Amino acid sequence: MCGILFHYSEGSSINYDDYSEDTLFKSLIPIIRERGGDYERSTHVDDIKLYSSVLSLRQPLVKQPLIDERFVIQFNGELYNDEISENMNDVEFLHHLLIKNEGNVHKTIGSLKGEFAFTIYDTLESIFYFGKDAFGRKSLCFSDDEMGDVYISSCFPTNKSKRTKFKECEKGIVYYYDIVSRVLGWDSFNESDDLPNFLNVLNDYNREITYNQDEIITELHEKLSKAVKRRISTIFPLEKDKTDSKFAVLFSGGIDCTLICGLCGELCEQNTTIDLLNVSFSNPRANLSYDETPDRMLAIKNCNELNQVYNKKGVYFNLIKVNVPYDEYLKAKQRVIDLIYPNDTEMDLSIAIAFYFATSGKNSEGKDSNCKVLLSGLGADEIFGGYTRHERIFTGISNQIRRKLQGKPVKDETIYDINELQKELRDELQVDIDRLWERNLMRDDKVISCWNKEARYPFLDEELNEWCTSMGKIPLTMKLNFNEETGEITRKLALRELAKYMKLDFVSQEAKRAIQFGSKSAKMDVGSGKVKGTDKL
Ligand SMILES: Nc1ncnc2c1ncn2[C@@H]1O[C@H](COP(=O)(O)OP(=O)(O)OP(=O)(O)O)[C@@H](O)[C@H]1O
Ligand SMILES: NC(=O)CC[C@H](N)C(=O)O
Repeated sequence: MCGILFHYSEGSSINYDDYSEDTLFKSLIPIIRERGGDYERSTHVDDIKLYSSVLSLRQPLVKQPLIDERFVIQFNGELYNDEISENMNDVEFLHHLLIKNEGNVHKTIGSLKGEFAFTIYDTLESIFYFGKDAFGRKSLCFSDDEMGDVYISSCFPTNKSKRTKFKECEKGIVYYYDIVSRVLGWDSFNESDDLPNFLNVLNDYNREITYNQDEIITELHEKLSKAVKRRISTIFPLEKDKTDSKFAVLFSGGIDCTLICGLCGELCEQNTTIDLLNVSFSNPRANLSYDETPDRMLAIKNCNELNQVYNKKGVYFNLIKVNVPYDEYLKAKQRVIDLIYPNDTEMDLSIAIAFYFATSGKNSEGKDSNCKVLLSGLGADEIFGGYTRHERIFTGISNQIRRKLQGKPVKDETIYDINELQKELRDELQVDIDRLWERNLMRDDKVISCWNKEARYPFLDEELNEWCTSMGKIPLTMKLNFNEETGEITRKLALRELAKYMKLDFVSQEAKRAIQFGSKSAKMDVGSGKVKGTDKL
């Protein structure tokens, strides 16, 4: 992961050497530094002060900020455009594209595929641009005091009075600041012809249509496999790993991350080892050993299962148990609270602290994982309908049908309209996709990146999502399936069928448990029994 820090202050070039005045900029440097590790640089161009830290994952190392006679670029993320060859750095690619497009930033950003945040200063036009990708997978925030003073940063300041002036950049928006007219503006991905449309979940429910499920699953396999391949074939860290593994998977043992592991198993060459990072907390209120938490038990079981299937091919899964004692949790708590701001609920903390420790890869038996790239199964529930609240849309009608079939009296006399319920499901999935950036991604990015590591999300691949969501190739009924004859409800049907197709039947029926409950990071403190997830920290 890389770190971005940018400060425009009108007239500051007259005195640009005087950093002592800019305490806010200086206070952010250590936080941004943690996101890099391979290179860092402070500099200034005109009235702009810049600091970049680079975690170099694509060789050759491109030093940031990248400065030519016209543009100044800061980039955090990974690009997967097919035109990027193996020996080309993706920041270099972005730079070439910008020149090819004669400085048209919208067109350039609109044609990028991948997960990223950026700042681009066009010295010729005196405009600087900033923003993040269509899903909002990276964190980036800004403050603008309307007095010709703009900060842009990967992380919020820790100073409480300063940080309230910052806000997170929204997903899929290109922000721009025109230095001459002093106007801050923005263009959304949905409104500009040069920027791609963001995902629109189709309401394709139609009783009359029968789908060829086998064909859909074969194609889903192909698309998800490509999404994984893009993310594991582009790992060329500057500093080679000290372990045997080139990358790791954040592993709960649940269906989403196990499918990703299975696809890695299919794609990787002989003699590949993949670290599976699993976190488990010693929760004083739960009284369980590390190996007894639900996620740990599932991880042990399904890591063994994966090895049974893929060892024959020479691919080995190496479970890294990250055990978190209560005192370690207490020591890290304030740091995590500071990092995740403006996310500030008990639930945010319990999820973020689990990702924080999982990413560390620290293992009490000395088998630490140092992999720089971590794959995550996040996004599958939002895209494929995996939450209880998705299921709840159909529980009324499901109970009616089940009771009728069992010959029991039906107390609920509501007349349900199945078309309306499907519409509700569509709307709920749309909301989930639209708010993933602010609920999860911007928070998790900050606690993962602070270890000089980078998370990649195969389920959020653009091509996969365009196919299964905007083009509606996975019908709603194969996301959350409601069987009108039996009343049975199946969440993420397409993924369960994919697991069977890949001969990973052991995971096809696995129930979902959110990370904070599976790893026991929720309600850690004595006396916190009544605390609600939505309570403010
Ligand atoms: N205990 C854990 N240790 C390490 N990583 C985890 C753990 N729990 C979840 N993750 C990672 O976070 C991702 C999202 O977790 P979340 O709880 O939202 O989803 P999930 O439905 O439980 O996913 P899955 O089916 O993969 O378990 C998982 O796919 C996995 O990559
Ligand atoms: N970690 C990053 O954001 C890296 C930027 C770029 N992909 C590189 O590898 O150089």
